[in-house]
Formats: sequence, structure tokens, C-alpha cells
Amino acid sequence: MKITDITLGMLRVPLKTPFKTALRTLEQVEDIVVMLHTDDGHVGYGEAPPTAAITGETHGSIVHAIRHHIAPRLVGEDLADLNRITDLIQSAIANNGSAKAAVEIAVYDLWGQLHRSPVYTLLGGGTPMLTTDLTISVNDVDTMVADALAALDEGYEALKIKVGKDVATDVARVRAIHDAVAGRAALRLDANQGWTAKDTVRVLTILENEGVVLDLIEQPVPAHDLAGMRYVTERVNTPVMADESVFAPADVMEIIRLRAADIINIKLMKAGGITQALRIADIAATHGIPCMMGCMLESSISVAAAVHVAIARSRTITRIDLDGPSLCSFNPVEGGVRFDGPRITVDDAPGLGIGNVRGLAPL
Ligand SMILES: C[C@H](N)C(=O)N[C@@H](CCC(=O)O)C(=O)O
Ligand SMILES: [Mg+2]
Repeated sequence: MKITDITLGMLRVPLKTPFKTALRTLEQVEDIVVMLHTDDGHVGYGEAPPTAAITGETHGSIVHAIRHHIAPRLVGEDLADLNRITDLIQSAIANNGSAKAAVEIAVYDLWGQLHRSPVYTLLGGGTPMLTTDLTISVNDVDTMVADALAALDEGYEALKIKVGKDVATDVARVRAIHDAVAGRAALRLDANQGWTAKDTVRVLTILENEGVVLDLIEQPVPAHDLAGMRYVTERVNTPVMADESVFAPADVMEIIRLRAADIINIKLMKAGGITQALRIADIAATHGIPCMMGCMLESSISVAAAVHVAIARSRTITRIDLDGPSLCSFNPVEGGVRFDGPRITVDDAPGLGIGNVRGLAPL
């Protein structure tokens, strides 16, 4: 099975409600879809979201990196040599993790089709079922409480509450949701770099003293501030999770060396795809550090790939934040992973199991 062509499309899917974090507000998924075509008529799918605020990537940069740096290296390559192809992708250009991830995901999809097995089986196997949390966007207190209660009605057992705005209102947000949820769901906070280290310790000390038990606090301080992250980790009981501070395997090694965080959030778009995400999970496993599998604002093509990785590394990846497809107003993908509220299930279709993607505009 040899790669003969690489085509791109634009996928637009409106969200059910605007997605709001300390970094940005978004009303629709607008992602680049990669299709790898082979000499025997197979198609592998991948997807890249332009998350400029986090990865620095835009639509333009993703398309340029794929068309001019990555794709020319892949035509004629044989899927039987997965390692060679992933090396070619990773060494094509520095950074540009989402562009690399989209192409790599499509390669793994084809690799699974070549071996007539789901990707997770080829990565080591596991139970093809996960449970995701749901993100509660940062809004006024009443809206967030209503959103949290609606999520409970849909069966979610873990909520990822976006904070990182002004500290006093953030405390009020978490307190109100904690009281309304009354123990029916685990509560995770994600400040998306919005607080200082001292703010974070202040907020968490107030909440902890009031008896608010949190599953974790994610990326409270700016990505580069590992000293600040460590300052927080040393002073609060709530587990601290690094997100924007960890893109590559070297970043997780530094976090571990500094003891700057308790948990790592792995995302294919930060890592540059499946190969590096597996390395991060394996480094974390070696050091006994648990991981979350997370996503950007992505639809069910690239999130499907994250699902396969999370299943295959379920001993290390113990928390799942793969709610991108649940935030979308419809699923553009036929076949593939099934996203049904908090429940995610995978059938035994080869690769990622994607049959077709509806509404793709050619690029
Ligand atoms: C969608 C997911 N639950 C999430 O919150 N992901 C990111 C932010 C993604 C984005 O801005 O597109 C995170 O910070 O964990
Ligand atoms: Mg985060």
C-alpha cells in the first residue's frame, strides 16, 4: 500500500454553544482535513484545528506546512514502513504540531487499514470504551451552574470547569457549581494560564478550606512558568496538571525533573501526532505520573485518533477530556468512533473506521 496523493479540505461544524476559555471564544469548529490516498484505493483521514492561541498555528500555516514541507516527502512511501513515514513527517519542519498530527493520524488510519485492524489493537490493545468529561465554558455564575446541571442530566460524571478570569468571580463560579452538583460529578478546573502562581494558591486554599474537593487544577499559570507551576504544586492539595506547558517528550521530562506538576495532559495537536503522544505517555508511565488525554476544539476525525491512543495506554491515561465531538452540533463523520454523551465506543473497523466526512469543502 503506497501513498499516491494528499488532498486537503475545510470542515466547518457549528458548536452547540460558544466555547469560552480564558484564552479565546469560538462558535464553530473550522478544521483542516487531510486525506491520504493510496495506490490500492484506500483513504486515510486526519484533522488539524488552528489553535493559534496555544500552538501558534493558523489555517494558513497548517496548509502551508502540509503542502510545502510534509506532503512532498510522503508520495511513494509504503505504509508497511510506519517508522520511516513518521520520521519523515516529524523531521519535515520544526514545531507545527497540528499539521504533523493531521498527516500522522491519516497515516495511522491507513496503517490500520493495511493490517485490517483498529489502530488501538495495533498499539497494544485495550477495552474499546472510554468515558469523557464535558467542558463548562467560562460565563457568568448562573449560566455555568445551569450548564453543569444540564451536563449531569446528560450523564456526565466529570466536568471540566473553565476559569482563569478574575480570581474573585472564579472562586464564586467554582463554589456555586460545587454546591449545585453536590458530589454527583468530579470537578476539574482549567485556568488556561489565566492566573499567577500566587493567585492559584490563594484560590485553591480558599476552596480547599471550604471543603471543595477538586479532581485537579489544569494549567493555572503561563505555559513557560514552570517555577510557578512548581510553586503551586508544592503548596496545594489539589493535583496540578500541566497542559500548555507540555508539547513534546522533552517537556514532560523537564516537568518530572522539576516536580512541577502531578498529571500531564497529552494532546495529539501539541505532540505532533500519535508517535510522540505515545512517547509522552510511556515517559510518564515510567515515572508513575498519570495522564489525561485531551483535545483542542476538534471534531470526531482527530478525536477518534486520540481515543485509540487513550485505549491503548489506559493504564497511564486515566482521565479523558475528549469532548470536542460532544460540543459540536452534528457529527460530520460516517463510521468511526461513536460519541454518545459521556460514552465513547470503538468498533472493530480497520484503522480509525472512518467511512466518509460530510460537508468537506476542497482546498
Ligand atoms: C475541548 C477541550 N475540553 C479543551 O478544553 N481543550 C483545551 C482548549 C482547546 C481550545 O482552545 O481549542 C484545553 O485547554 O484543555
Ligand atoms: Mg487545558
